[in-house]
Amino acid sequence: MIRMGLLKVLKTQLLCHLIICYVFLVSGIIINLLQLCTLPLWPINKQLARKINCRLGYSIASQLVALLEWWSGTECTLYTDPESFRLYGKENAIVVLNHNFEIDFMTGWTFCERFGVLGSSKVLAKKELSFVPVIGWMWYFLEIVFCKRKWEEDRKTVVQSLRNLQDYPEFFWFLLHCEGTRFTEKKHKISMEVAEKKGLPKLKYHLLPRTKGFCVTVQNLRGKVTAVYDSTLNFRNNEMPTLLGVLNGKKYHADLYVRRIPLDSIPEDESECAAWLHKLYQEKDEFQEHYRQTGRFPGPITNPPRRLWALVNWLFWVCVLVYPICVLLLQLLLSGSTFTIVCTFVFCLAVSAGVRWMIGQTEIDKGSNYGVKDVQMNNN
Ligand SMILES: CC/C=C\C/C=C\C/C=C\C/C=C\C/C=C\C/C=C\CCC(=O)SCCNC(=O)CCNC(=O)[C@H](O)C(C)(C)COP(=O)(O)OP(=O)(O)OC[C@H]1O[C@@H](n2cnc3c(N)ncnc32)[C@H](O)[C@@H]1OP(=O)(O)O
Ligand SMILES: CCCCCCCCCCCCCCCC(=O)OC[C@@H](O)COP(=O)(O)O
Repeated sequence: MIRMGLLKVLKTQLLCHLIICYVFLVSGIIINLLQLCTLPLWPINKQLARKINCRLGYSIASQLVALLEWWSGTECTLYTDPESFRLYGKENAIVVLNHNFEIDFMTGWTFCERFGVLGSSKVLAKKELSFVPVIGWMWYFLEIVFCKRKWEEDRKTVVQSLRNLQDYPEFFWFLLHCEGTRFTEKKHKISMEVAEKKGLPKLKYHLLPRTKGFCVTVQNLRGKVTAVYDSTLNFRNNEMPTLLGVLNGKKYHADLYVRRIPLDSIPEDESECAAWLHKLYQEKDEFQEHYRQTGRFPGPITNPPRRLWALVNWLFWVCVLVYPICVLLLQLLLSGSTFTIVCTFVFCLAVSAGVRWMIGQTEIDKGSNYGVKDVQMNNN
């Protein structure tokens, strides 16, 4: 009991956070450099380069998974039918997920890890994320599809990036947040005005989905991908999880409802495909309503257990990187040079500010104006 309490206090200590962030940053930059070293391999053996990059990517992403699973002890529960369960991780799929939470990317990654597709997982991500050190840089080598959320500019690049995945050598899940931005009350209100203008039913828990990305993904991954995983995420007891909460060791409870829909059943025609997606979001809204009323999603629970790999990878980097920094800091302190000590202190502060900026990228309050601006522009 006392030991548990001590551990809880330890997890809130700044020193622990500094160590975790230092390990993430330094290991991430080492891995980014290793990824850079694979560049000459691409023209010679592209498939081998891709496989190596999947493993290297895993070594970065799994640190955030370990933070969620092992440090914060967050429980991830999966609601799905057992027949579909058997296929997860054994086929390529498009994942359609609601976008309400600051850590939904970590939760998504956790499910990827449990089904063995973490290193190869893909997403249609906003271009701004490609500039985030470590994760954004890692994504270049994992052939993540970036968009500016301006269709005229995106059309060509998104189609080309999707086509490149046709011969991808590993099973992958391609994540689409069709709402295009995270849910806020303001964005929801504006988005429902758009729905009204379009004569579409209103949604209570989702923004109106943007259909272009989904339709183009289905079109260009046909033949490669066998199913769409319609996924609806929620957290128990109205928890609003944050990355800082996870870093402080706070335990959350994620519930994910997944329906496997064969890709063949999705219409090929673009406007029919768009209508199909709108219908899907109306169903997702009903699932959220069910969750609100009953505290659970429909269907059976089939929980994949957490695996040791993420923890092992994390401990490996802790062992490799913590000792040298301790020695270095000690030498600096013993050097007696005020200038060196002040410089080191300023450098550490700058790095901490950098990490805080990275964490800020996950915060909804600091989110984009997408979904607010364009309607105002349309109205002008
Ligand atoms: C078993 C377990 C299963 C699952 C486990 C779960 C998950 C794990 C899977 C994988 C994990 C992988 C990675 C996870 C890691 C990290 C992920 C992190 C985050 C990245 C996510 C993002 O960056 S989200 C933002 C970027 N992505 C997107 O935006 C995708 C969705 N968007 C689109 O598809 C868009 O169509 C577009 C981007 C391609 C183009 O956008 P654009 O705005 O230019 O054009 P659109 O034509 O789409 O929009 C105009 C139409 O929209 C109407 N409109 C206008 N205003 C609004 C409004 N406010 N709301 C709604 N609609 C609006 C407008 O009228 C236009 O209508 P049209 O009729 O003309 O189409
Ligand atoms: C291990 C300790 C780690 C500390 C540093 C962590 C760094 C985290 C890196 C940030 C990874 C970025 C992923 C965020 C995904 C996300 O959720 O992006 C939001 C977009 O979809 C939509 O943006 P918006 O339009 O602004 O809502």
